[in-house]
Order: sequence, then structure tokens, then C-alpha cells
Amino acid sequence: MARRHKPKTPPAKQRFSGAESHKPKTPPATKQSFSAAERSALYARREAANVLRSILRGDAERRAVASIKSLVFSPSVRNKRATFALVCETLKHLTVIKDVLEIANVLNSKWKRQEPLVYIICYDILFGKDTPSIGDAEKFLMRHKDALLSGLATLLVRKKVESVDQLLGLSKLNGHLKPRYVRVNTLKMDVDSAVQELEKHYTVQRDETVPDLLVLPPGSDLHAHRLVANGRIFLQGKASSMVAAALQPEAGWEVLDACSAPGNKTIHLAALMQGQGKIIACELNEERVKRLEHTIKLSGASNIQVFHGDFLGLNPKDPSFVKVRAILLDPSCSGSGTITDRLDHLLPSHSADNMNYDSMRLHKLAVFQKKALAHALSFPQVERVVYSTCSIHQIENEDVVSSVLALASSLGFKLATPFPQWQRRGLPVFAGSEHLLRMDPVEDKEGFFIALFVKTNKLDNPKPSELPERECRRRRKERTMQLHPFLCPKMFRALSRTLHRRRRKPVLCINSED
Ligand SMILES: C[S@@+](CC[C@H](N)C(=O)[O-])C[C@H]1O[C@@H](n2cnc3c(N)ncnc32)[C@H](O)[C@@H]1O
Repeated sequence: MARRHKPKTPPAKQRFSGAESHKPKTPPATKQSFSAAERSALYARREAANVLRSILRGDAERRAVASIKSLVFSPSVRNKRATFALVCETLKHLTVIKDVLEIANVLNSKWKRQEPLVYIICYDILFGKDTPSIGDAEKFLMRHKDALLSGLATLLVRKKVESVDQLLGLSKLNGHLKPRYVRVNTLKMDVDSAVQELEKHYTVQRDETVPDLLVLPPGSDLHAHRLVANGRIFLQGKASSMVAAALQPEAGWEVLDACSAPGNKTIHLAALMQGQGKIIACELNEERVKRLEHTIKLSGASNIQVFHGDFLGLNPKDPSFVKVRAILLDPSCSGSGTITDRLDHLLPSHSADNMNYDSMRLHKLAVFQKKALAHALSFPQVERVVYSTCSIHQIENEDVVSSVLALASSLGFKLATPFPQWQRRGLPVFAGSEHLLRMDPVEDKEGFFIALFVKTNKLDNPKPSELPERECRRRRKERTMQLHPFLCPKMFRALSRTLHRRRRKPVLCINSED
């Protein structure tokens, strides 16, 4: 269960001590009375320091921690807006803050152990609007305010710049104004009603590519909106919403979501299938399985079966999977297309020094992605496979697709063209890459990649009359054997000839698949 910090009234004797614990504390009642604003700012600095500690620790260990947004928007953070702003601003200014602290040389060993909190308070002192006045760490740093400001002046002179913005190259980040996309969960609400409801407070447009997607102005904050809380709409980006739509699963199919948590695309599949048929949602990571289950519950979908395990370990011939007709494969990737969105570009690890580390990591990811895509194609009844990443790297995108082309072709698959009207296609590194779909981090505000494989005999949904004679014969035989499984080959041929002669159209070609 998610923990929530509740303000407690501490015992009279308890002091708001200098040993700043990792949990935000509500300031105690003291003789001096503090304003509600001061107390709230103090609390936000403690919450921000906790989030910053997790982020910096994960980043230093190159461990995949949750994104900054998801850490801040976890239920345990009370003052989300203030905490988010403080964490982002501190991270943006972190290199400067560290340099200033080094020049000013004011930290003793006690405060060096509290670095995340020190960084947050330094941000407030050097660049923030408020001057912190309560809290031991704040009082300590405020005593050294002059030394910090003079450290900043020295830094500007050393770097030969006139402003902190120049120092940070902040202009690079401007102009990244991305609309807020929301996907209507058509299992619970129709698109018209969602538009009507949202239009009470926002300007709403329908997305021109994905039918159940709505576009709201950048910065629209819907995290606490009623429709989000009750699962009628989901805060899902455009690229992410294009994947299930590209797969086009039919109502009643069995579909496998190979790497599914937190489940945004899984529940989109369920909505596209109108809650009919079956979706198997596979996920390796136990923690993320919980998030997946939460998403599914919120969506109201009742046709999703969660499978906690390794997608590569699934046996395609196992009776549980033989009926799978479509696979959505959205494997772990570098996320390089969404770093501005996730704010990862603010992290210390996103510097030029880490190029080597990145290429090793990319290589490892690509090895998994290739194996997973080849595995997806090998399910016996599968006729559509969509592969997607939120990466901009060729090694995770076109190279992965090209590595399975021979296998795909031997199994009867071809690359199809999802969203043919979309302009940006794959990098021209192999014949056929024009079928692939790319989104550009600058033009489309996020980097994304989609490839769609379709069994050749399903391409363009051919009508029976358009099928080659050999395929017609095969289907006729299959259908007759289903109707009369006891027929011997000779009887089958006789019956088939009679039926074929009697009717003009090859009716036995018309099976439910067509
Ligand atoms: C990019 S995320 C999927 C996002 C998801 N499709 C969505 O839209 O919400 C990739 C997921 O694959 C999971 N994963 C990684 N390797 C896996 C494997 N071998 N089998 C199953 N899941 C795996 C990761 O834990 C992660 O949750």
C-alpha cells in the first residue's frame, strides 16, 4: 500500500532537530510562530530532497529508477506541484550549485551527508523566490548566504558568462511545449462525452491520427482530474497511443502484450477490442506487475489475463498461446526519444562523458529487442506483430527490424505501413524501411518508432476473389475437413468438385477469417 505522510503534532519536547531525517517532518510547535506558507515551504523542501535523493542515487548507480514525474506523483508525496517544481529547478541548476558549494567551501561533514537537502535549499537561496527562514539546514546555509552568492559571482567570471542562463544553456530547453494528450477509455466513456466534459475547463481538439485521442493545451494539469481518477481518460501520449491502433486487433481475438507494464497499451488494446476476446499481458518485473494490475483495474477491462514471467520463456506451441493472433511488443528501450519529457536530460549521467556507457547499454538492449521480435513472429497463429520503442537510435529500431526480415519472410510476414498518411518514415537503411514509422523528438515533440509485420495472406485483407487459386484450394479443403472431418481424401475431392461446380463463387473460400 502506498504510504501517505500525515501531519502529526509532535510531543512538546521533540525538537525540529538538525539531524534531518529522510522522512519529511511536520515542524513542531515552538515558541516562535511560523506562517503557514513558511511551514509549507519547509515541508516541500524535505519532500523534494527525498525525491532528489532517490533520483541521484539511481542515476549514480545507472539503475532504472522511476521517472522524476512518477516519483513526484507517487501517493506518498503530499505537495506535488511545489515538490515537482523544486526538484526540476534544482536539477536544472545542479552543476552550478555544486560548483558554487565547492568554491564557497562552507559544508562540514554533517551537511555533506545531507547533500540532496543542501542542494534544494541552495537553489532557493541562490535562484528561488523565497528566502528560507526555518529549519536547521536552512539556518546553517543562510548564515553562509554571502559566501554562496560570492561563489556564484566567481563562477560566472571563471566561465566568462554574464548570466546563469548562459551558464546553463537554458535556451536549448525553451520551445519544448508539448500538447497534453489524453486517451478516452472507450470501455467507460465515449469520445463525445469526454470532449464535452473536458471542454468545461480546457480547449479540446480531436487528434487527427488516433480516433480516441484528444489534444489539450500544453501544461494542462489533469493529474487530479475526476475523469483521470476514475479511469475514464488516461494521460497517454500520442506516440504511445498509436501502437495498439497500428496493430488493429479485432474484437474477439486473442492478443498477447509481450512487455506490458505499466499497461497503457494493454488497456488500449482492450478498448479497441471492445472488451471482447482475450488479452494476455506478460510482464517480467514483479513491482511493475503491480502497476499493471492497478492500470487494468482502473480501466475496467475484464478480458485481460496478467502473466508474470519472461516473454522469451513463453513456449509459442503451449496451448495457452496457440490461438494468439496478434502480438504487441513494446520492449525495454533506452527511452532516448522521451528524455526531455521524462526530464532525464537534467540528470548528471546525461553528459558527454557517458557516451561509452550508453553504447554498451544500447547494444545490450538491442540484443534483447532482436530476440524478442524474432520470438513474437514465431507464434503459430499470429498474423500481426507490432514492434515499438520510444528510442531515436537506429540500433534499437531499423537494425532490430532488419535483423528479423529473413525470418519474417520465411514465416510469411511482410512489413505493412501503419498510418500511411504519416510523413516521417524509417531511416533509409534497407529496402522497405519506408513502411516503418518514426516520430521526431523536435518536430513531433517525442522520438518514437513503430514497425508492423502482417502475414502476407492477410495484407490488405484480400477478398476471396483476390486470393490465389492455391490459397483458395487450401482454405476450401480446411473448411470442408472442419465440416466433415471423417472424409477420406478421395471423398473430399469428389465433394469439393461437386460443390465447386454447383456454385459460381468459391464459397468454401469464404471462411470466418475473410
Ligand atoms: C517500455 S516498457 C512497456 C510499456 C508498456 N507497453 C506500456 O505502454 O505501458 C517495457 C516493459 O517490459 C518489461 N520487460 C523487460 N524484459 C521483459 C521480458 N523478458 N519479458 C517480459 N517483460 C519484460 C519491463 O519490465 C517493462 O515493464
